[in-house]
Amino acid sequence: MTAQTIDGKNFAARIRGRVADHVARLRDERGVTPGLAVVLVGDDPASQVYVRSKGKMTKECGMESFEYRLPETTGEAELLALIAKLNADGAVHGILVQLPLPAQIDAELVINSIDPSKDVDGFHVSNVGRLATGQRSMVPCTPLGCLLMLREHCGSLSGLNAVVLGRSNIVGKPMAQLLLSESCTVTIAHSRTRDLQDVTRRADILVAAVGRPEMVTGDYLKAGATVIDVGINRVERDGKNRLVGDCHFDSCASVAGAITPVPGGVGPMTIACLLANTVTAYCRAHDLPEPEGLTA
Ligand SMILES: Nc1nc2c(c(=O)[nH]1)N[C@@H](CN(C=O)c1ccc(C(=O)N[C@@H](CCC(=O)O)C(=O)O)cc1)CN2
Ligand SMILES: [Mg+2]
Repeated sequence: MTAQTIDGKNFAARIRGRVADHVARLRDERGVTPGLAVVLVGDDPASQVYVRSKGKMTKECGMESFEYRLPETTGEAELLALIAKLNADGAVHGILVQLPLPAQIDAELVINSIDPSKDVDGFHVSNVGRLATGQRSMVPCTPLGCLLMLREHCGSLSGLNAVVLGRSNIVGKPMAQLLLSESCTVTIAHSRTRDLQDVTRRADILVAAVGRPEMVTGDYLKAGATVIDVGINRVERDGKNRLVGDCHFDSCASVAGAITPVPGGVGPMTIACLLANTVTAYCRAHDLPEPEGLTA
């Protein structure tokens, strides 16, 4: 079998198109424009690329982009003061603090200081609790992107066996909650899971988010499984820097029914879903109908 490649780049472009349509309607019918504030502390090179890309795509979708770049030495109090200002700003409907933060800053404290209704990352403890209890919440962008791809590819997910490999707060745990709310039978596996291949081989859907380059090979898969590779690992191969996922693409593609590539799979969906969440946050704040097909 050779798996179908799920094209995240193309899918993300379509999501951004739907966001742009919704933003245009808000402008034409109501004369309003949603705004997204992105805060970057320090000079992590990858974070700089992601933040630049977020700003560019926000504007391309017709929304207002507010960018705050603070030095590596920024103190917690200064960052909290900025968040308080953005929470109170009526032109800002989404707030995102790019992670990771420098070591002197307590990331949990900062995230929990964001107004939950503007928390477009869905990392605030109130949104985490709401997701876990099936209440309307802001949903973290990467798992939301995975869910939208799975819905498009598989149709109904009800009754499928889903294995989430990885238990991070940003991907693994919310992904498991989302799959559970689609009525999947969900297993969370991780680095301590025994007989891991026996577990993953039962999966109709495997979401790999462990951060270990090419750990998942074809031997881990049931024939025909749908594989979502969340890993973004920078490795050196033959003297060149390359980006690889948590799945070994070629061996997985020879067993799976469908698989997302790295790059060009889940990654682009993360930013597309951030833009979708910003429009959703605007609509909820103003009691307007939410954009269709862009939420969990
Ligand atoms: N506050 C947040 N911080 C971080 C998040 C997040 O969702 N919220 N996620 C990641 C970084 N991230 C967005 O912030 C992100 C990562 C990767 C991509 C992406 O498009 N990747 C490309 C490859 C890009 C490359 O060559 O480096 C791909 O996979 O095709 C977008 C966004 C951590 N921090
Ligand atoms: Mg820290």
